[in-house]
Amino acid sequence: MSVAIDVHGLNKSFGGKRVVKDVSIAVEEGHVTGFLGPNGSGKTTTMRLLCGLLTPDSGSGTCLGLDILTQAGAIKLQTGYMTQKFSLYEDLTIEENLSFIARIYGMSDRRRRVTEALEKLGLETRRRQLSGTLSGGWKQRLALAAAVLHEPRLLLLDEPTAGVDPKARRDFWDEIHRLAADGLTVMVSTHYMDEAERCHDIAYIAYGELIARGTVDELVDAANLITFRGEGPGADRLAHELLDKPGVATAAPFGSIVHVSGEDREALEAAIAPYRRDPYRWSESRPTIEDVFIHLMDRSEDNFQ
Ligand SMILES: Nc1ncnc2c1ncn2[C@@H]1O[C@H](COP(=O)(O)OP(=O)(O)OP(=O)(O)O)[C@@H](O)[C@H]1O
Repeated sequence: MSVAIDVHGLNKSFGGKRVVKDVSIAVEEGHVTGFLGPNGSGKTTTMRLLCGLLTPDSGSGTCLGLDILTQAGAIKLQTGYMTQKFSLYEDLTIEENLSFIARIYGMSDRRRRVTEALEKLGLETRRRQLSGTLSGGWKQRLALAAAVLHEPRLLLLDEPTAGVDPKARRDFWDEIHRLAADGLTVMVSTHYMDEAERCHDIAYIAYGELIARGTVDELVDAANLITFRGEGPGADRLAHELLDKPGVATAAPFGSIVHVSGEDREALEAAIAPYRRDPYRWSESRPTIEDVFIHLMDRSEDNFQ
């Protein structure tokens, strides 16, 4: 598989604050790469730097085989971008919005391509509905249709499914994977764990630094985290007490179960030892990607302070 993005040592500051620090990353063509990390950690800024939408203060690289410093204009033409906020005209219909976008791009054969996009994204039945009256899920579908109308090779999605119901999110992700299977490279920022699991690979960014990169399984393995699962009546209520114990990095209730994680097996065992009694049952389990991200977040916060 070929590389769609390959950049080295990217830095970016805003008003003296360094928000992207020495980021080097490669993204494969046709892959869906998820950007995760705490709020304000630089995910959006990094994604914008990678495709020339922002100019780095230093660093270099290529996107779609083009230089991000000198050929940013050409990259932009081949990039689709769905921003966090719905940014189409609310007082135009679905069809009018798409026709408008087609005009902006100076696309030939506009009517056919808009019709095709309406069919492909399942928007035909509502083509004459004013965009401002659509539900969150439909707005998001329209925003996706608009972002891919000009058939970009790279698609940037910035927290695309915030506030959208599970069915619409699943449909959206199915569509993203269909597009990727046709060769589109997708970069998506998200805070949702189930979405992280639907990406081919993950880039975890904290305080401007790329601190983990790989598939979900690779990230879970690399975290070297040990997780125990406690069950039994009231086990979830142990989370609070466990968090204060040495060796416990994270402790969180999941329904009536508690997940306790740490890097030091001995210390973790010692922390749960007092609770190895009725009515609790303990077993070791593979950490979830959420356990790993919370741990990474806590650790990078400590390093940052
Ligand atoms: N154009 C800008 N001018 C000044 N500061 C900016 C600009 N864009 C981003 N920032 C700042 O850079 C930092 C990183 O922002 P960015 O949007 O990249 O983070 P993020 O990880 O995508 O955040 P979130 O998860 O909250 O969307 C933040 O402190 C933000 O306020």
